Amino acid sequence: MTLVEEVLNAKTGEAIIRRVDLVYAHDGTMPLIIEAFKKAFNQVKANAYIFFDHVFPAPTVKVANLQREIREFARQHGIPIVEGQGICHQLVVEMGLAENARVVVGADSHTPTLGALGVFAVGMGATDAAVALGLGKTWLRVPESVSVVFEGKPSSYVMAADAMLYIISALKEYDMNYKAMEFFNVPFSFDERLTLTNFSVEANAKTALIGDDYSGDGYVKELIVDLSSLGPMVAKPHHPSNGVPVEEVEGTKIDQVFIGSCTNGRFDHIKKVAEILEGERVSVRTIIGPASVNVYRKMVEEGLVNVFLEAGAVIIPPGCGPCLGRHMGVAADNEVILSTTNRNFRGRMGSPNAEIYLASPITAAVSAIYGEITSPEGEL
Ligand SMILES: CC(C)[C@H](C(=O)O)[C@@H](O)C(=O)O
Ligand code: SF4
Repeated sequence: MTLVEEVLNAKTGEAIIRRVDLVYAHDGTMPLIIEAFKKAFNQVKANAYIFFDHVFPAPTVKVANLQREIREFARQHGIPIVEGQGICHQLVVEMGLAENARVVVGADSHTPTLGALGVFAVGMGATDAAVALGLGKTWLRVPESVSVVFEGKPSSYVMAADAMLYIISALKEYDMNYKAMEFFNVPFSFDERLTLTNFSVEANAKTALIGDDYSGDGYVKELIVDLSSLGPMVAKPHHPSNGVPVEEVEGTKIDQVFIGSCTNGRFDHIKKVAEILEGERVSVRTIIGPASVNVYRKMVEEGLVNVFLEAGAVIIPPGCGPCLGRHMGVAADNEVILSTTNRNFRGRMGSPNAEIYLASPITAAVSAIYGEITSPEGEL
């Protein structure tokens, strides 16, 4: 039995209707949900939360007006809004909103992040999210599952992001559409487990889960990943599946480094970065984006803020930051960006003429010091 079958209590391929334990959306997707919702419903039946994280605080009048409309809708329907406290996927975890949940619908593609908690979490578009809000239920076809089984211990400079950049490139030719990714024998910390499930979306996974015991029964594919032989990975422009060993792109000059996002903006990630930047200076624009206020608070408490200020990095308020290319670090024409986010599509972080490379927080931090993509091997 796959983990998905266990959580949903149904067989692969079955069409089911399930109660949704939580529906959440953010400032980026809520306006369209409101439009869809109003066409069919007048009452919210789901346990719902809204987060302002994507473009917050509002940088333009247009965005400010949209946020005002969302506030009005939320007030009318008694939906709590969490503004500027961090990225939705991180806050759902920290606030315990998915505790004991089985099915969560998020109006954001990276909702499967919550799979690290054992929840069947799926991202849905505005119409499906509106239906989940109005009915408190959703329908699903139970997806097939692909297993990823880890072996060996990763070296100190290999992070969950490296494992995922490898896995996504290994599955490049494989059709993951509407399939779940299930991880076993995971040697990473809690913060890093969320990186795995988060990044699974870039392999086109429907959702992701992490399990303890691997039976191997019922999977359509099995991928074995030997972490002891894995080195740091970098995804070249313009797709996360363009992962190569860092050596292949070493020496590429960069203009900006961004360390943060729902992929790699948690405390474990930021702490690793601070360990590298302590007593050093960055030689390119370096932006640090904590995933939540809690992460930020811990950075203050443990003296990391000081490390970053001394190193010449810029700390931005908790949220998506430049990940989406809307504010706080937009890429200029022909710039090269090294980012710990999950997407490097053309134009993703600003100019369509910019080039985005993806890497782990450790690789990004070391590269920020040298101003070019640098392998962390031997630097730690
Ligand atoms: C803006 C939002 C719809 C989008 C998503 O769903 O993933 C964003 O969070 C992203 O990472 O591209
Ligand atoms: S941090 Fe980036 S990937 Fe994550 S929800 Fe925000 S925009 Fe999407």
